Amino acid sequence: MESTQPTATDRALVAAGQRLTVKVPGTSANLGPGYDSLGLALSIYDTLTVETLSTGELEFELSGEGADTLPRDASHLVVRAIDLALDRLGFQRSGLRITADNVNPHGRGLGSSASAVVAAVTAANALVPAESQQNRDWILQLTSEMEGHPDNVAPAIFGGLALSWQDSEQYSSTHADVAPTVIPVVAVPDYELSTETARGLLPASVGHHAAAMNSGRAALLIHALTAQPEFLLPGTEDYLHQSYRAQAMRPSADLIAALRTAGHAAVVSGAGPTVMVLANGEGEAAAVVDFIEAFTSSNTPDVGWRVMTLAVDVQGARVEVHRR
Ligand SMILES: Nc1ncnc2c1ncn2[C@@H]1O[C@H](COP(=O)(O)OP(=O)(O)OP(=O)(O)O)[C@@H](O)[C@H]1O
Ligand SMILES: N[C@@H](CCO)C(=O)O
Repeated sequence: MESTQPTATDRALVAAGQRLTVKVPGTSANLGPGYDSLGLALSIYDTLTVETLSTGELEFELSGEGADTLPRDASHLVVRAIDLALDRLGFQRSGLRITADNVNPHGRGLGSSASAVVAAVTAANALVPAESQQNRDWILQLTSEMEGHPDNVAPAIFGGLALSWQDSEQYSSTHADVAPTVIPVVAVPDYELSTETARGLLPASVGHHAAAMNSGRAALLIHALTAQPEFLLPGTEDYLHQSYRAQAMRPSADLIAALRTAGHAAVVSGAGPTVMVLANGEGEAAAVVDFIEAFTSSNTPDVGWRVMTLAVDVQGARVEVHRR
């Protein structure tokens, strides 16, 4: 049977001499009970500039997070994602100059890998002729396939609070407006935990009671985030993942327990180990920062923490095309 797939030689070359920049927000997934489905875009941004070269070379200018550790060849996550996206679009590249300035810390639960693939696929889509470009739902599909779940990539693409779901291999997402008083405060520890390791700690199944409790809290959380933030503390209670992963991030788990006992809606951000508090108003956000500083200096003296009061990003990934 003849294949209808384009072969490498059928694919058109992406035009050389183009340059564009994608700015992409970091994200916090799960938000407590929204495991693999809820995610929030945060005002912490990575910037990726891609220039197409006529020679086949790959050039890298990396700064910020990962500059000392990331590969500078075709195995770089951004190049792999660009190549896959171009392949799906029926194109191939020649050379690329990649300039990445990464602010989002890696392996901490703020969706750095999702931001990287969203920036890369968004860039690839913008490099092909307008008639071949796809919409953001296509970007959601491809980047969810790459990540294995949609909860980080969806808010990175669309901004705001993303509610995502999966039907077989098809990923979908919609988004909701977060109440303006909600302020995310994050405490980023100086130790890493890979998503792969954290997923390996989860049980293959949970009981009916835990599933029922979790679905009630996930429903409450949407109402708390969008309309009644006074319910954020009960709404962020999780029964599916945080307790199983606590052993791999004990300082973060202890901080979350102390914050929740004090009445603050603290959760593990993504697969951890960053702690995020969804504060209701500037007064609570300031109190949370003071609480974290006091608690960590007394209880986790061996761990360095970076505490940031952020905002919800409502725009998602944006592209700037540099005209010549
Ligand atoms: N901007 C980037 N460019 C290239 N590779 C990246 C980039 N950001 C992350 N990565 C790769 O992804 C890894 C981190 O992915 P991982 O899924 O473990 O954590 P995370 O995405 O930061 O957190 P989480 O998924 O829990 O929110 C890094 O160690 C690095 O290999
Ligand atoms: N839902 C994912 C988010 C991190 O990528 C997890 O908790 O494993």
